[in-house]
This record gives sequence, C-alpha cells and structure tokens, in this order.
Amino acid sequence: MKEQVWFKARVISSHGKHSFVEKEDGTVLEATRKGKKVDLAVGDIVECLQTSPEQVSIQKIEPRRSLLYRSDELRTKPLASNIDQVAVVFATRPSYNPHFIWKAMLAAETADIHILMIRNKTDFTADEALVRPFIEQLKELGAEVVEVSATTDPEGTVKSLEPLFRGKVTLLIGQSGMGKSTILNLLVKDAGQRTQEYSVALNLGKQTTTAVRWFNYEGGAIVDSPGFQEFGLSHLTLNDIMRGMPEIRDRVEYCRFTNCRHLNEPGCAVKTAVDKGEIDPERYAFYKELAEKAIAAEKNNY
Ligand SMILES: Nc1nc2c(ncn2[C@@H]2O[C@H](COP(=O)(O)OP(=O)(O)OP(=O)(O)O)[C@@H](O)[C@H]2O)c(=O)[nH]1
Ligand SMILES: [Zn+2]
Repeated sequence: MKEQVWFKARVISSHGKHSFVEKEDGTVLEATRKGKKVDLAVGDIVECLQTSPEQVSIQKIEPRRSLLYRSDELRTKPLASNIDQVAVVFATRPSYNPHFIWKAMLAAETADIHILMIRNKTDFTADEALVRPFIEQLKELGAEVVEVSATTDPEGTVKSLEPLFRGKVTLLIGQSGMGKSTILNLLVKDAGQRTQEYSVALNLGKQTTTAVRWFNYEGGAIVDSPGFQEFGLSHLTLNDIMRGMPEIRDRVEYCRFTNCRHLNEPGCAVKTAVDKGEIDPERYAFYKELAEKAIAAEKNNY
C-alpha cells in the first residue's frame, strides 16, 4: 500500500485549481484541491496529503482568523485570509478614487481588520491643498495614515513602513499606478523576480496579473494583490454597512425609528447631520449607494 503523508501548510498563491503551499520549513509545493469548487484563499492554513513526491492534495482548510473577499464583474470570491491589516496605497497622480479607499476601509472594518493608509508620492507638493482635507478625514474616520515618497525617498519609506509591517500579515492594495509595486519591492527585495518565476512555473502568462501572492516579511507577511479591482462588499448586510461607517454608527440611536435605514425616514439623525454639513455629502452618497444595493440584495433573497 502507498504510504500517505499528512502535513499542514500555508496557501501562498492560488489560481484556479493550482495552488502553491509552503510548509513550515519553507518548502514550496504545488497542490491541488480535488473535486471542490475554488474556495481557497491565500493565507489559508490547510491540511495536505502528500501522495507522491510531486503530488499534494489539499484536504481541509483550518478555521480562518479573518477573511476578505474580492469581486469582479461576475462574482465575489475569497481574496485573502488570516490577515491582520489592510494597507491601501494611494497618491494624487494618477488621481485616487475615494470610493475605492472607503470600500477598503469598510471591508476591513466589517472583517475586524486594522486599516493602514499609505499616502505615496508626497513629492508632488503642488497637490497638498487637494489631498490634505481627504487625509484629515481618513484620520477622523479612524484610519492610521502614513505618508511616503517611494521613489524620491526610498530609505525614509522603508524606515516609516517597516515598524508598521513587521510581525503582521498585511494585505497590500491600491489602484493601478499608485506605487504599490515600488513599495513592495522596497520591502521585499526579490518580489518582482519571484512573481516572474511563479508565472513561468504555472505558465500563467497574462493571467499572472490577477494572482494573489504571499511574501514572508520580518516575522509576518505581505500579501500582494495585483490587478485588484475592488473589495467584494456584496456579502455585507445593511447592518454591516451602518456599523462599518462611524458617522452613521454614532448617530443611529438618535433617529426617530429604531429600524431607520437613513434613506427617506422622517426624524433621521443621519439625514439631519448631512443637511447641517456635519456629514460629508460624498460619504453619505457612498452610504446610500451601498445601502440601496444591500436592500435590493436582501429582497432578492426572500
Ligand atoms: N513621483 C513619484 N513617482 C512614484 C512614486 N512611487 C512610485 N512612483 C512611480 O509611479 C509609477 C507607478 O508605480 P508602480 O509601483 O508601478 O505602481 P503600482 O501601484 O504597482 O501600479 P500597477 O503596476 O499598475 O498596479 C511608476 O512610474 C513609479 O516610478 C513616488 O513616490 N513619487
Ligand atoms: Zn436615520
């Protein structure tokens, strides 16, 4: 009879039926997940069965400490698990999308994960007036913000980021062009090359731009997500959204109705605060858009 070897490992990349797992001793193996739909997330700790020197099959996923979802036009699927913090890289050139950043905040908040904002390209000093109020607002909303200039001050960038990344598992995200790869490569010297090798090994070609990758870093890890479009928020309920936005959460108890949705209800403390200019109208519009989607989704489920 063939001898079967069991072991635990970390999923460090996952692409369709192909995944790579890393054992505690650092060995990396290609693994398959038989007969199951793609339900793995990078970061998962899995129980594997090694049936031959080349064959590893993932049998079981250990309970996750945290889980984030991604979505594209078609569906929502696991993005990364066992994450301690989400770090969002943004800059003024090309311009950032506030909704992208707020969605990341909301996703992190509802998954109980710390959020770190990395404002990059501070060398564009002419954009200060534009970006300062946005940064102040992020801080008011409870985000930690660090400001760097990855290309003009690489040493300072590493010095600022290293203490915030060390010992933690950080999911690094950002819209295209914000400087995420530049920052990743400053922190993980061979990240670019390893991504190349991975793509060749799997013969992924262009698809490699969507593959999520795990890089061990200073007692923790950095999880990179190239080609990342948006956090999947379609699994969030209206309640999750309200609880995930501080300016809504803090006013709910003052609304006339306990089940107020803060849309058209009379005596709504949230709407009043918007009218008085105490809540940013952009933030309210963001809430409204998500709330209406969540309500429609909840209706469809009945
Ligand atoms: N002026 C300035 N340019 C920067 C800075 N950081 C990165 N860049 C430049 O911005 C461009 C985009 O940087 P990348 O690191 O490739 O950006 P990315 O976020 O990984 O973008 P994608 O690869 O599209 O996901 C490059 O030309 C970088 O050299 C910075 O601090 N200041
Ligand atoms: Zn209300």
